[in-house]
Amino acid sequence: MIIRPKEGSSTSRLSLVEKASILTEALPWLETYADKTVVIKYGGNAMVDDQLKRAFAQDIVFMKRCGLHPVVVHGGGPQISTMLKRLDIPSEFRGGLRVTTPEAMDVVRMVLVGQVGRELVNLINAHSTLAVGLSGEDGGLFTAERRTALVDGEPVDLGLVGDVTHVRTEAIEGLINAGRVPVVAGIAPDVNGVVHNVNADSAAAALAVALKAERLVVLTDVEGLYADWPHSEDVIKELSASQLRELMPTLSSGMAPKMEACLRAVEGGLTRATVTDGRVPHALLLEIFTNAGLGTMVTQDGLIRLGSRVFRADEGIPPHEYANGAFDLEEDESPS
Ligand SMILES: Nc1ncnc2c1ncn2[C@@H]1O[C@H](COP(=O)(O)OP(=O)(O)O)[C@@H](O)[C@H]1O
Ligand SMILES: CC(=O)N[C@@H](CCC(=O)OP(=O)(O)O)C(=O)O
Repeated sequence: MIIRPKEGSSTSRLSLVEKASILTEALPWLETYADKTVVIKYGGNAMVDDQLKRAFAQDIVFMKRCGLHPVVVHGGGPQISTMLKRLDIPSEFRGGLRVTTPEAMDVVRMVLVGQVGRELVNLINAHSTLAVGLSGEDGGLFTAERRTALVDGEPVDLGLVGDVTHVRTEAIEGLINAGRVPVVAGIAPDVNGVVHNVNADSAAAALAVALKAERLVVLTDVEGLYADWPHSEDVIKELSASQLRELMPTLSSGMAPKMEACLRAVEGGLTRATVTDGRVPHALLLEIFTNAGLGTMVTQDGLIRLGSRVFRADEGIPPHEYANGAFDLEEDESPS
């Protein structure tokens, strides 16, 4: 029996050579990321479409089956806002962070752990039983400290909003070693056990640093960091840590915690962190396994970037990297 793709399906439109070249393009990345941990922040705004969510789950399973260790940290801001509205509980954001009363905190925990996290775990497990959901409360994963937001240069109290100050990686490492995909909700107790609402970007960065992850990829509902938002949609393709540090005070709303998280990740030892468009189907696979990158990449200071690869400026580029065909020095390849 011969099984062929249906006429008009996306795979049937590609020639055999194109299909093969897509697979071979992934080869250097498979080698680069073998046995490496990649932390993926999946934003609530990128979760609005069921088909996209299923594609995301597929990408996670694909990564796992390719020998990477994906760790998902999910948001759920819009889902929390919907539930707060339904329950008639007022809520506002200051400096990109939700002012969280004890009453709102109960809802944040219920929605992130009981709703958004469950849905992602089920979507991933529809492919194979791999995902396990947990929050910063499980296995002592996160310890938080209350934080403020800077609004017009002034610190503003946000109630039960925290920042992760300590990560116990054992629970996550145990799951990775057991072949599982941890799906983490960013809520965390302080040293007295009082649960705090932690922005998911910032939780993802803290976890990526503690796990010494290879990459942090933040999936959201815009193409990346726009240079002159909201007046234009010109994406900043690449920023060094010091360039981003300068830009930070000018950033507003949702992008402020996202870029703060990228900065924290690269200052904490990751070579790069990327904010990319979760509305593009399979954005994660494109980001990890192809040379064509989307979004905004933040790199550590002192790195050279070629195509999707980064090298320490003081060490130079290893000669075999020219030979493996992953990039061409003559061409200005778009960053990933
Ligand atoms: N400079 C900027 N570039 C792109 N988006 C920006 C910028 N400044 C603010 N934003 C806003 O940030 C939003 C993304 O943050 P957020 O809504 O918290 O997403 P998520 O749920 O993915 O965490 C965008 O939809 C956009 O409205
Ligand atoms: C303190 C704070 O703002 N917490 C966020 C937590 C969820 C989150 O970060 O969700 P997204 O990634 O979808 O924005 C909130 O309450 O909305």
